[in-house]
Amino acid sequence: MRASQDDFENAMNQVKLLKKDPGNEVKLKLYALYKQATEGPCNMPKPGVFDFINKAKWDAWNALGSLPKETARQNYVDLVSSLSSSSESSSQGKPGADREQQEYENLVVTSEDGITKIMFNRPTRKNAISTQMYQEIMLALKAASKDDSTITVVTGNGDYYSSGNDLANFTDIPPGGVEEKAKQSAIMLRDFVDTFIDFPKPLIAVVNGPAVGISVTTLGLFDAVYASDKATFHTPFSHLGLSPEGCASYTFPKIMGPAKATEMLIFGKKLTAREACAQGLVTEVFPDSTFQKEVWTRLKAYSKLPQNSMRISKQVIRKIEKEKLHAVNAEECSVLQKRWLSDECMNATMNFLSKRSKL
Ligand SMILES: CCCCCCCCCC/C=C/CC(=O)SCCNC(=O)CCNC(=O)[C@H](O)C(C)(C)COP(=O)(O)OP(=O)(O)OC[C@H]1O[C@@H](n2cnc3c(N)ncnc32)[C@H](O)[C@@H]1OP(=O)(O)O
Repeated sequence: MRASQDDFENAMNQVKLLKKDPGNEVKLKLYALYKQATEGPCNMPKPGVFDFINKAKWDAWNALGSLPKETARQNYVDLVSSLSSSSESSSQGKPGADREQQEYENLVVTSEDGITKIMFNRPTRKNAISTQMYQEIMLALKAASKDDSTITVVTGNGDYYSSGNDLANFTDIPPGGVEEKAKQSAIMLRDFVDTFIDFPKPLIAVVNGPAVGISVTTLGLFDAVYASDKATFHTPFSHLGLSPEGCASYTFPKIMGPAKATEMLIFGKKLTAREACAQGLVTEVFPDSTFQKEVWTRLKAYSKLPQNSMRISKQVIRKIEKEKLHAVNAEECSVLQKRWLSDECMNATMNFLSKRSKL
């Protein structure tokens, strides 16, 4: 049976009630089907290459070619119905740790043996951090800060720890325009980094593979960093027309001295795990073949240490720096808000997204 106009309008209302953001790809598909169903084939002029968001929308609509309006309407209704049922089934979680796992689309969070493990889980994108993933990491850290585990571990699924900020975050421009997006992103980034600064328990990074950008800078806010010898540490900010975040403008010179920090943060020098360990950014390096076994054996032993003592010791060690770190974070985000709008940054992002350049 063909979808009626009523079915179509119901589906449009259902989209607004979805519990989970369906992601940019699906949103583009919905947009395209909606336009095709209401206006027919795309007859608008193609937007310019710098107009990322409108170009993506135009591409999606144009790709539907001469699909009949009725079929587009039916496809729209079917797509919304599949999204509604998957969002319902994912909200009917089981109690306890299982439910916690189902709440995240881009993370796997587990709690066992006094350890809460937050694992980045977008291995096909090298664990690049999407806007939704920033929110999920904040939620997972806030939950871990209150749960009964003694230590919290952050790691990556697959061959990468994380390739840093998902460069597609630059394309999801809201109706307020790119300046509004930069403003919102600066607020989000500040909250994100504040969550690490304020984290009350021992926070440990298990760096299973290469780390890029924000996944490296935030390491300066962890209490211990264990790395596989396959890991590398890369902050290519100048290559991307960016500047440091994650408090690295303060923590890196403090950890490794200004000269070595300059090589990383300004010249984008990539460090091996052993080099990062020699500079003090990494606590210890393990051969990749025994990495998981050795690290988890050690972490299980640490997790049995008295919880309050560890928490209080962290507080004593970090207290004197906290105010400074919040001020540094605020300043870095305000500088970045302007950087994101620069030609240098826009060109570098566009080059990556159009597959002309890699790091
Ligand atoms: C208007 C303002 C908006 C601002 C919004 C920002 C908000 C917060 C900002 C916080 C700031 C953070 C700074 C940073 O983190 S800078 C670092 C950014 N990261 C990168 O530049 C890495 C880019 N990726 C690469 O260079 C390479 O992918 C790689 C990591 C070296 C791996 O190369 P390899 O050949 O092994 O693998 P592929 O390239 O084939 O990767 C597989 C697929 O994954 C996609 N991918 C990987 N990393 C990213 C990424 N960071 N962003 C988006 N997509 C990524 C890659 O494109 C492949 O996709 P495909 O299969 O579709 O081709």
